Amino acid sequence: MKIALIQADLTFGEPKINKENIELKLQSLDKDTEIVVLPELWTTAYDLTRLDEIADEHAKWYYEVLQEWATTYTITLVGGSTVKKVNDVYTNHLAVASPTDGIIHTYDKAHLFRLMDEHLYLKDGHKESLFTINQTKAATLICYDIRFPEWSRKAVRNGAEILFIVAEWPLKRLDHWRTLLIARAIENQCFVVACNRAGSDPQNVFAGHSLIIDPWGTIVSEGTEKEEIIYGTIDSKQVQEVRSMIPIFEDRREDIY
Ligand SMILES: O=C(O)CCC(=O)C(=O)O
Repeated sequence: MKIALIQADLTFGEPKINKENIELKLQSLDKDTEIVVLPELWTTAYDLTRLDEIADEHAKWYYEVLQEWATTYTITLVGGSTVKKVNDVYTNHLAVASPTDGIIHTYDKAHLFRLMDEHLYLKDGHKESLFTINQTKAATLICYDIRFPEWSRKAVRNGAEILFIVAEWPLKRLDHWRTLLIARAIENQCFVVACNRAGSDPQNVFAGHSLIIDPWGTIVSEGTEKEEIIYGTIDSKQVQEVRSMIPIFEDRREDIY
């Protein structure tokens, strides 16, 4: 599976400008790209104080844009996230669009990040996030979710072999970002495919450094801090190879945890 991570710089509170920017990147994709991942809140960025004006009613616009892109560019799109509004309740909402089957998966961020005030504006999600992509089981996580190893372990115990992560992770904690992602790959013996944003907003400079990591914990591809597209190719057979080399799922001690 050839994957592209669109590590976009985002314009604060401007969904239409962000759409145009991402569209330009999609037009320049390598033609054999199968899966594309976008950053967290690529629509509005972290402009949470203006949600009554800029949030997306039932995520209607976001779904339309993702479906149009998935069909036009013949890609499965792990569509970053947007703020979805339903009856004055807002969620950090992710969707995956397929080139043939429309929206095939949705997920609401489970762990809201209080350092960026998410808990004041958004409602947390409760549902697990499993779906199937190119015959492989996968799960989606949003940014702060990666600090909770129980959450990714649960998805992996339920079959996920790829963890897709979308993020707006600040530069000042870049070392946490890299270490946590590599740890999630090693401890779960799964692929980690993580797309962060580049650039800055009024509060933060963001880290970029989007990553594709294999089930051994080896980095397949890594971005710089700048806006760019990062490519990597993965083969889900590697999950079973690593799991047979070190059988941690056989050696777990459910009886003492
Ligand atoms: O956990 C962190 O350090 C960053 C999390 C974050 O930026 C987010 O969840 O949006």
